[in-house]
Amino acid sequence: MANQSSLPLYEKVSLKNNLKRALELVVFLLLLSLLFYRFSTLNNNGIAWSVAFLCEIWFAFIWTLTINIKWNPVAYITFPQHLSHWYAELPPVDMFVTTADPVLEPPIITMNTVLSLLAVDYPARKLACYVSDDGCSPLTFYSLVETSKFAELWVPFCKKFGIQVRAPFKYFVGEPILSGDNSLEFQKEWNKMKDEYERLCEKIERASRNSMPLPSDMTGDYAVFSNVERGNHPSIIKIIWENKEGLSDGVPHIVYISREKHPKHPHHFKAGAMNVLTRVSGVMTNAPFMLNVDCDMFVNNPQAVLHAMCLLLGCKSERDSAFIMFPQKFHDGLKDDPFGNQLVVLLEYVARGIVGIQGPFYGGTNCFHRRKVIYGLSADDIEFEGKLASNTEELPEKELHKTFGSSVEFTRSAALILCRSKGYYDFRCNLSGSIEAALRVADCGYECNTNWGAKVGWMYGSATEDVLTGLGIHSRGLVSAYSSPDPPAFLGCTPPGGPASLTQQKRWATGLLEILFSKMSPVIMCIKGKLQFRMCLAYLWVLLRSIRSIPELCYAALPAFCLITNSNFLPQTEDPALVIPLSLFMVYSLYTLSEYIRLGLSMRAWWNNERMVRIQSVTAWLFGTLSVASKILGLSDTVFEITKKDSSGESEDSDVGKFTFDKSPLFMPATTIVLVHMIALVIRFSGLHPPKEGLGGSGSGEIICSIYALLCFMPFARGLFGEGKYGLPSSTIFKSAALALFLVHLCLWSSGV
Ligand SMILES: O=c1ccn([C@@H]2O[C@H](COP(=O)(O)OP(=O)(O)O[C@H]3O[C@H](CO)[C@@H](O)[C@H](O)[C@H]3O)[C@@H](O)[C@H]2O)c(=O)[nH]1
Ligand SMILES: [Mn+2]
Repeated sequence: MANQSSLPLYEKVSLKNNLKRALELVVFLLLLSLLFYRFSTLNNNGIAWSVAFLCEIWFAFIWTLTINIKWNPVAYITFPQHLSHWYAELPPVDMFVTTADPVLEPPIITMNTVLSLLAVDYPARKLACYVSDDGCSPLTFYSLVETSKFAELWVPFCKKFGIQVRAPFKYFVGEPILSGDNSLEFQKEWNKMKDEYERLCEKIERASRNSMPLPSDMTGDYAVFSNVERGNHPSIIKIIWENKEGLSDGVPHIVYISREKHPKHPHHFKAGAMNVLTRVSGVMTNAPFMLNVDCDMFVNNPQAVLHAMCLLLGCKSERDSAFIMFPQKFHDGLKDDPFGNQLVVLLEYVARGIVGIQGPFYGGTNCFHRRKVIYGLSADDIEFEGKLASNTEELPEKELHKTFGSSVEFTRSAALILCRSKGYYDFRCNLSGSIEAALRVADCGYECNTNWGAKVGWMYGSATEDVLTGLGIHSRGLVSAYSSPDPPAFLGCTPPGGPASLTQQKRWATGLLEILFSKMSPVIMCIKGKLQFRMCLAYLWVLLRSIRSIPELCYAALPAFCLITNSNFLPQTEDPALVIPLSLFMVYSLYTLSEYIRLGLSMRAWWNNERMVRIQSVTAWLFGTLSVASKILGLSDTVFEITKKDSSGESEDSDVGKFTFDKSPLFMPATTIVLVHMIALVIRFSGLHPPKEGLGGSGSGEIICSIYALLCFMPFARGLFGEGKYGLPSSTIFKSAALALFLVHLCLWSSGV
């Protein structure tokens, strides 16, 4: 026993790789030489040369930030098997699921997430599951009620047979596998469970088809849902299941929450929902740790909570594990990542690099938070914790109300969290006593004149509330930790390709840029707050991602401009300096390709991702930049558009992976680029371009770059000729063509033809 407790719960290992670092430096040196060369020849060259110079300054700056991020990647290895000694003292965890729309987020997906949470390997009496429904949908409520009944069978089944995947939809895709001697009994129960699960699916499906779930007269528990409008209704909180006896192997508490909404009150999208979850759980169970997942992120590794505990309990100081992030991985990714949305390489090299600085960013889901950190605790407070704890009951009440709002029950619960250090825990088997208090803290007016959204809880003011909230925590001098066990702890749906994926990217672009211009900008936080300098650079790398769309767009247009005006932005073929951009391109491509190969990914996946970065830049990220600009000018406000989740499972469609389009203006810039390049190549090869004057004319370098650009934007070139949703709408084509002709004309005019 004594030995047991001395076994480490985790280990932090460096993943640095010298070859990789060397390549990064080579790219950097090549960029510098290119800049130097451009600068020294600026006077002998035309406008294209200067534009290229400006863009390359930006790229070199971003590359410096990239090197900073990737310099010392780190992994945390966790040992849940060493926790057995702690078993009796494991702290409680409140688990949150957010859903917002029963159509875009089919309830069966959310219910699978809930089931996977209820069945984790952790004492059930220490867990409570809260589902926030921003759609205020009786269908979601109904689904949750039915799910809780199924959970009574599912949870014991999973625990008894040590089932690996505890989201039934995923589990029942496979055949029953069990090693052991009770296989006959297992087979029987497996069949029964499968039938029960199918029945649950049927019920939910039937209810969603009827649009009005049972009971049809909306009485009883459903009465509160009659005549509710999604954006205008009082709070609804229902205790769906209570673990009354406090059983360790039973089903944890389940609570349904639909916070009050009023058209006059801003509801702050997901951040607002998270704050209500925090308060409601605060008055109900008040666990010191909170796990939050998006509705489509199921627990894929039943030991997920234990892995998190290794870091939360194992770190010497609470300061070093303010929150624990698990990576966002996906279960339904297409082969070779045609839409570049699986983020595998990003997670492996960029995320792990950031882990080595001040800990991972908060990614909005798959994260365990320390409740006291969410309540605004800083690194200093933790150092002084001893002092704080000694005068537990003496936190000034007035101060508490100003910070946390006027609920006595809530401020009391918050004081407990802020003052008690490790080991505090109080199991509540009866939640109904706290319903009144819970309803109050879910009111939309509750946060008026408090610190919620500004200093406490999830931060308001960005469509990527996650990054902003994490930034706030890092700015208080705290460090976060990362766990990436095998099998992955959580899995979710990848966004579908085409329009939906761009909408999501646009939201991210918008949200991230909003942070850059907010009061919490990392630059300010680095100077005034406790954000580490290298962490500030890491945040800048992400937050500047949207602005990069502008140099990207210019760079993509340059070869076409040069072909049309017969000028050059690359050194001439006979100029030895051509070797600089050439080797830069080669080394950079080899470097990025090697990242894919090392992870066992294909060359195709590499190409798809490289191409998608170009496409996303001039579509989603460009529009994100524009929408922030218009917000700053006061023309519009930004919103959180929910991503559609697909419940159909792996699609058999042979066209998956093919681009789809709609009438969205998002598709215009890329279509225009394709058209401009096509026209430019025609002009060049038919000799319609102006004769070259004094300065060098366009050469094979520009031609190759133009063809390369067309290859990157090939999905759009195909879209010009595609049918139905696989084709660009004719209105988009017309508008883009008009714009392209105008631009070509402008180029010719500028060169005096
Ligand atoms: O008003 C809202 C809007 C959204 N959500 C929930 O927020 C989650 C994320 O929404 P989704 O449409 O899936 O967005 P994604 O782009 O997939 O989410 C990523 O990016 C978000 C920030 O932009 C983070 O909050 C997420 O955790 C992260 O997974 C879902 O559970 C929604 O139900 C709400 O609860 N209320
Ligand atoms: Mn999502």
